[in-house]
Amino acid sequence: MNSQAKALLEVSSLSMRFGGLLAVDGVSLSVMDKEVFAIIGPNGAGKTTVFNCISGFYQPSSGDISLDGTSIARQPSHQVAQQGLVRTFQNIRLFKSMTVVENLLVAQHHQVNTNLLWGLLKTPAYRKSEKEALQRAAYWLDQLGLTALANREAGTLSYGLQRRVEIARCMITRPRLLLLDEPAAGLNPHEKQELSELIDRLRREHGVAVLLIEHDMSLIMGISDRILVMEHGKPIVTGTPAQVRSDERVIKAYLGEE
Ligand SMILES: Nc1ncnc2c1ncn2[C@@H]1O[C@H](COP(=O)(O)OP(=O)(O)OP(=O)(O)O)[C@@H](O)[C@H]1O
Repeated sequence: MNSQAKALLEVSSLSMRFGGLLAVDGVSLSVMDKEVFAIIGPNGAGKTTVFNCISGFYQPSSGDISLDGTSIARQPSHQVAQQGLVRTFQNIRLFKSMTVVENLLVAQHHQVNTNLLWGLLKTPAYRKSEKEALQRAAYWLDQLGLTALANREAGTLSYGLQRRVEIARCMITRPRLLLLDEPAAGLNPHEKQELSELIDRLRREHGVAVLLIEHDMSLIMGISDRILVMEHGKPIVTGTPAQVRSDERVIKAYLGEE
């Protein structure tokens, strides 16, 4: 890792308090272009709270978060998303009664020209933007191996496939940084293997950086460039999988529990 390179995401001294509970206490991390960066730690360590702060769902109590040099710490989630930082959720949030392709079309609504009058008049400009949205949806369905399922209701798909649709829905907005909240939860070993390959391909072929929270150690150790270990809201160590695996504090606090 080139220490001179500029970080895509820079989180400095982030803290988040809920009443008397300091859920996140002085977390700093940086994610470089095309890096796969994982946050691990026991239940309640504060990982999801860090994610919620970064993606604009919580306003941090203190600290700063910047994306490509611009502070996003106090921006709402839709603004953060427009700047290229999008996320999935621990509990999948698809429109379950819409089809797979409709879920991908809805995701583009802020990028597609949806001027009401244009829509009513079905002007050539409106039709062109609609056609382009459909082409982009077809492209991402193909990239994620979902083409055959385009017209299936999202809620009828297996857990693993719904997670894939969620990732497609993120990628269609062309993010620079993709946040995945426990993407392997509920997946079988074969699906986990496919997920690892997918994350690697997204970064190599589509140039996206990935920040993820995950409990599956073999997946994390296999795909991450760097890992931050948290405990009780505090950062314990940041390092490569090999460094983290051999760190005494980590073994004691986390891996020792396994
Ligand atoms: N909105 C909230 N209001 C009050 N307390 C909260 C809120 N969100 C999280 N917490 C508390 O903050 C602490 C950290 O929770 P968080 O969900 O960030 O942990 P986590 O590391 O993601 O855990 P898990 O691995 O179980 O998802 C916990 O004690 C949790 O109860």
